[in-house]
Amino acid sequence: MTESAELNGANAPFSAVAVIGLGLIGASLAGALAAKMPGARVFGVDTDAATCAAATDRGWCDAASGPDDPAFRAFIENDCELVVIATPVAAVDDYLARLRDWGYTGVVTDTISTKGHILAAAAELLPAPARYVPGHPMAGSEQSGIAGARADLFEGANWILCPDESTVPEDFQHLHELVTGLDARVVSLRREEHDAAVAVVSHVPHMVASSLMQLASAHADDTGSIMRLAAGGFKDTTRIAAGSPKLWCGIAFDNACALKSGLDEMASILGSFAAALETGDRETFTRLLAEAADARRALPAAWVPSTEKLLEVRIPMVNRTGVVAEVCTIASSVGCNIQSIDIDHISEGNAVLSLILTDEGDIGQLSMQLINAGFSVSFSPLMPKEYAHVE
Ligand SMILES: NC(=O)c1ccc[n+]([C@@H]2O[C@H](COP(=O)([O-])OP(=O)(O)OC[C@H]3O[C@@H](n4cnc5c(N)ncnc54)[C@H](O)[C@@H]3O)[C@@H](O)[C@H]2O)c1
Ligand SMILES: O=C(O)C(=O)C[C@]1(C(=O)O)C=C[C@H](O)C=C1
Repeated sequence: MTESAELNGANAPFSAVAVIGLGLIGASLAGALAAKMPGARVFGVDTDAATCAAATDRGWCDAASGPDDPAFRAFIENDCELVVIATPVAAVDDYLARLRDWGYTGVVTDTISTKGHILAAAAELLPAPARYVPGHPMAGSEQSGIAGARADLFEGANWILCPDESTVPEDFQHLHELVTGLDARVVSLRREEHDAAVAVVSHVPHMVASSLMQLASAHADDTGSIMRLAAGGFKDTTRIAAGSPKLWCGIAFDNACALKSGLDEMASILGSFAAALETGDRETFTRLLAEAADARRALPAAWVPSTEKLLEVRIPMVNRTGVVAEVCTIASSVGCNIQSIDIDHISEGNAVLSLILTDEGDIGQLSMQLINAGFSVSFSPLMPKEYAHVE
């Protein structure tokens, strides 16, 4: 099946999905599932009744209710194959405890921007903690609630998944199919590295955008005339400052340590500009600007799926746990994009992991790192047509 083809009920990776929290991210996910995997039944949960009504009116959820509605419990107990927690971090414990009380042992993932709290809570509360695979779509906006949600929000976005050695390979495979089926790409990351990484590319930038607005506001007179001078540069660098203060306070405090050290580093970088100005050091000043300009120009543009040159990698999984997590994390670290994952169960206790890679990343590094990690690996080119017939 081709990547953009609709996944109907028969071949959607999960046939019944509970999306908890129908705000910007949860409702966008429900909308994307309705559009691209129409056979998957989606039950939405939100504390706001109007939001639940909007989600069903739009056809994004088959049903939606508050958390105490018996229909939610019945869905979890009888039907649900995947729970996605898309609430602010503060609501996590309540839902994990419900899943424990209702004996839910299916797959769980989340969209939460930080992993500090949820990792500990999932390990403590879930009846089947190995089936929790942390997730984080690196897409969003400054808007909040279902009003800002869009069914195409995740197209072309990177979606972090953090498997570990206890992750069931098939669970990861199904989540990978779900994410790629929404036209996003999976980036695997070690869960303990998640919060430090997103502090640098998401949380510090948010605080910098807020600081720029603080600076401009401090210089605005009652008529706000300075704000009328703000052009593209100011608007580009401050868009996210309009995000929900409550949501971002929750994010910041769940990632306080990494955020604090990122802000300290940021202050020191600003200090370098100030020091160079003070001492008349044009050389240093220009070097700082030039390094930043080079890095900005090298930032990857929006990802467009490529199926021109595909490569199959086959890795025997015999007597080894955590293969999927290890292999996918290595692939992500060298920029390789895994288009699809298959697990060939050759005989009992004997399986081969088959990955289809697009033509991105450093295949030489991938090969070397996999071999260094003790895997025996074989690579073979695959024609797109051939792949289109692999189901
Ligand atoms: N905003 C972004 O750009 C972005 C991007 C990626 C991930 N995230 C993460 O995804 C999660 C959701 O963010 P969002 O932007 O959709 O927030 P949001 O404020 O738009 O939506 C949150 C939704 O959760 C509901 N909610 C709050 N408490 C609840 C509870 N106890 N039970 C059920 N529903 C509850 C709210 O009514 C609202 O509809 C957050 O953890 C956030 O960190 C956000
Ligand atoms: O507003 C956007 O464009 C976003 O991508 C939102 C954004 C980000 O800025 O990093 C915000 C929080 C996340 O957890 C992920 C994405």
